Amino acid sequence: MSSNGPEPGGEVLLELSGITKRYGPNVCLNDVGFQIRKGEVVGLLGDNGAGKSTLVKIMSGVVRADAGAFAWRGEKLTAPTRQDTEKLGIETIFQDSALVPSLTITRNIFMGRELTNRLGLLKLRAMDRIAGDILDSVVTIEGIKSPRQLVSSLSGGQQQAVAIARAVHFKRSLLVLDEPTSALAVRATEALLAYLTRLKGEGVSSVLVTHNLHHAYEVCDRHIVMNHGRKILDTTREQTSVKELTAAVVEGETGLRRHRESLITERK
Ligand SMILES: Nc1ncnc2c1ncn2[C@@H]1O[C@H](COP(=O)(O)OP(=O)(O)OP(=O)(O)O)[C@@H](O)[C@H]1O
Repeated sequence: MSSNGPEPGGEVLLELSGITKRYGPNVCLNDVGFQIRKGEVVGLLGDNGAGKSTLVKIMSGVVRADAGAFAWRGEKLTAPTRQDTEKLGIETIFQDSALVPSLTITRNIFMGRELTNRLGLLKLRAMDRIAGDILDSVVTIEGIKSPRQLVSSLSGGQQQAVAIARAVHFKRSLLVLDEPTSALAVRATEALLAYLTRLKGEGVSSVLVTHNLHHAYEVCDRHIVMNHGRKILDTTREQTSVKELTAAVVEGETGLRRHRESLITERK
């Protein structure tokens, strides 16, 4: 195993190494490195303030690391911006999904990537149809009547579904989802998790940030656990358990050590 985690399977899409980020005296990320491979679903786990969202922002080019390297398909990029990462095919759903409340669901889904005809006019009906299809197939969310509804009229969970729909429609290579299910009801959550598994079959990778370790264990091929800005675990699903992930998230390295000692004792 390398310091960047296990290396089974497909082509490496994204590789971060030695990522360090400080906010004033606070070291928010300390020498963090990992790889995301093609068709992999990776859980990014950790307690509040562990550094997950900051890593997501660095992966998507919203925040610049103070040190470390970012490589995409083996090619190093210096301080990529959000536009750069979008061009590479990285699509991110942030915790605060940044929708425009005064616009319709459709306009939010297609924002900045509107369909137009040869004269440059918006193809509104086509966009409405696609928006409706995505909402039906990806996050079967209750209570959305029409893609022409204004986002301001939606609940928190419904808005989250729209943000997810936007990201998955423009899926290309890597989807990064920062706590996408926190406001979703059970059925919508299950639909989204099933969708991530389906995308994997199409070779699309995902990084899932979540506090729900059971969800993570269910859908992720690999798990990365962060603790106080450091990566303390990078392991495959086969090599871990919900118990180990819980110990690592809740108690950090001490918990991991205790968990491993308890396994040894059980085997004796
Ligand atoms: N813009 C910022 N300015 C100052 N400190 C920040 C900033 N962004 C994050 N931090 C600090 O960095 C640390 C990691 O924050 P981050 O949001 O990445 O954690 P997280 O693992 O996503 O937590 P949560 O699960 O609570 O969302 C925290 O101590 C946080 O206060």
